[in-house]
Amino acid sequence: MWRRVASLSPLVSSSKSRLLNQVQVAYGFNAWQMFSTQVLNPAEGGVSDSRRTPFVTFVLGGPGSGKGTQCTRIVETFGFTHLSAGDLLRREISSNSENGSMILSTIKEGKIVPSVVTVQLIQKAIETSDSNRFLIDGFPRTEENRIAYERVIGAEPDIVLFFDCPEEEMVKRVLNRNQGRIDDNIDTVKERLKVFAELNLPVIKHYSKKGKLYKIDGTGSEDEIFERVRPVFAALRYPVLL
Ligand SMILES: Nc1ncnc2c1ncn2[C@@H]1O[C@H](COP(=O)(O)OP(=O)(O)O)[C@@H](O)[C@H]1O
Ligand SMILES: Nc1ccn([C@@H]2O[C@H](COP(=O)(O)OP(=O)(O)O)[C@@H](O)[C@H]2O)c(=O)n1
Ligand SMILES: [Mg+2]
Repeated sequence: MWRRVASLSPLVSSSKSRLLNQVQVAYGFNAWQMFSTQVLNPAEGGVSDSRRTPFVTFVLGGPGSGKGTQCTRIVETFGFTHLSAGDLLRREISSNSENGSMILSTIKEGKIVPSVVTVQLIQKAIETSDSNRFLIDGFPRTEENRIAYERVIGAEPDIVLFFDCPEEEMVKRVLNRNQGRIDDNIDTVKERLKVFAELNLPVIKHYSKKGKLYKIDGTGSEDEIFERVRPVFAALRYPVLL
């Protein structure tokens, strides 16, 4: 399995990531176990059990359902690291990477970027972070995304949040977002809603069946919604940052 990881990660460039891949290939550790090895954290003089397994929350919901907004609140209150799949992809476009033009046209059409690209960006962001609790926002968007992540990372998310919001409210929010995004127009939004219903709802159902899903009413003010989110995290036991 870790040979696959290595072949999916030819562009991983930091020395820590190179070391991770070498250890993966050599010893067949999974990514989370490796966070706990002294090899990776010599400056910390070894790692306590609390770092062993990063706590991962997937944050799902249709376009404009409030994922990014609520992630910011969770970061402020509970100290998570926010990884937005959309932001990682947009960064690839701005950095003129080899996949930039493909990503741009896919986002413009409201379609889904191939998992190999998105999972690699998420993997790299996790591996180069010192954090041990992550919000992965806008991912997985499809069953293909989900399966690729679980294969590459070697773990499932701990919990999944789903912001449930009526379509007309989502459309209103997206069209008022004003961030200059090429996909915040009525035609692309219609396609994104279709893609959400066809491809993302099955992922949400999957995690519901596994008992990992927290469905949050995504209507009302940002504060009201956060008061629905807060108890989910307040009740959790997750690793404390060292
Ligand atoms: N509860 C809310 N009520 C009204 N507008 C909201 C609410 N939450 C977020 N917004 C606004 O709606 C837009 C979409 O929110 P965002 O967090 O970017 O959603 P997503 O990441 O799910 O697409 C943003 O302009 C945001 O400021
Ligand atoms: N897992 C993902 C996440 C986003 N994307 C692309 O990026 C676009 C914007 O994603 P986003 O998460 O920033 O969008 P919002 O739901 O926040 O509006 C999506 O419509 C897809 O085209 C993707 O292909 N795969
Ligand atoms: Mg967003």
